[in-house]
Amino acid sequence: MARTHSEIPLLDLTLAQRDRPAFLAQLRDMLVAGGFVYLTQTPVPPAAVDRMVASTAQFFDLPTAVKDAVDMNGSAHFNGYLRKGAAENPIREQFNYGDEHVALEAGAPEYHKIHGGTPWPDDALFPGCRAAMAEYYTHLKRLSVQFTRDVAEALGLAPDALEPLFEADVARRQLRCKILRYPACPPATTGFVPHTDSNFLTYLLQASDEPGLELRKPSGEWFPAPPIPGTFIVLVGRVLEKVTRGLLKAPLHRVVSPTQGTRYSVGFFQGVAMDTRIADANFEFPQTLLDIKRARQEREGDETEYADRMPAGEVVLNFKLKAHPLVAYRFYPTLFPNFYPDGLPERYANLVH
Ligand SMILES: O=C(O)CCC(=O)C(=O)O
Ligand SMILES: [Fe+2]
Repeated sequence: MARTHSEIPLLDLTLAQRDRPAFLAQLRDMLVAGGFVYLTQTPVPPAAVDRMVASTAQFFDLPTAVKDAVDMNGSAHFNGYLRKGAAENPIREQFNYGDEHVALEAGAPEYHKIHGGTPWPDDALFPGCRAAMAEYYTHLKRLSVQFTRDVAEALGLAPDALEPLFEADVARRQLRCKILRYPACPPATTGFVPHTDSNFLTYLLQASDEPGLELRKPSGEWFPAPPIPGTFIVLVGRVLEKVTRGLLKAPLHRVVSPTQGTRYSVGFFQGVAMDTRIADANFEFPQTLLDIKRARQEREGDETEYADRMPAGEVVLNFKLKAHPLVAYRFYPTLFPNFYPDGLPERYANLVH
């Protein structure tokens, strides 16, 4: 039986060239309505996606000792592996990676340290996988650059209007890829708690057939966002919500653990430049959009919290230091006491001397 997706906002990216006004109208309506779209027919080659999917599974199939050797708690940049059962990650396993090369300038603020390399397992242990993951990252980076222009136009701005929010040098942008594995669990086990993403836009590839991702409608009802082959789900994050002063809303989402097979997912997180202060960004949206926004705020109340006067990198760092006490202890000793005035939480005590 053919599957139908009548509730799901599917957006064909090839329409962007074929009928730009129709494409922009659809994009605007989908983003305003739910804060997310399923992109189909993207320029990311299906073979590159297939290699990414296969490499994700191969990474998690590596022996535990190999994965633990690239522990995120050994990285100042919050890259590497988080095992299942870690306090930060009770149910799922995770591996974060990003760009390799960006050196820290002398005298840079502490939060610039979030951007940096990734500890990788030896290539020989999962041949070709690191290259496939880097290839995927490059494609997603390109997609994010073009899609940001599309979003700007859909919001009635010039295509390059949002560019000043980002590092001009694409190689220095705040991008991160996160691969995830959720094991089968008893029914109704939470795989990942309800949250909004804190970044600008997230591009999710559901890398297996297992369902589990759910989004919340403005009415409060949860609905499934199933994997649809050949698509990426793009989610509005809190930064974009704040940039649009609440015209777009970051959707709450969660993951219900699979009950049968293993679920894999790959998130590509696009952030703004570390030094950007969102409060300084002022865009002139068309009156039609401002009217939609006013009506929505009367209905749904105010925007999600975001510290818009702080540099975006500092917001990210604070958030990550709260989530990763050991990284805070090891790599951010001057900031550590602000977050942990009583020292490291008990459960980490045996890990440090
Ligand atoms: O597993 C997924 O598909 C989504 C994960 C997620 O929302 C996140 O890590 O922010
Ligand atoms: Fe998320």
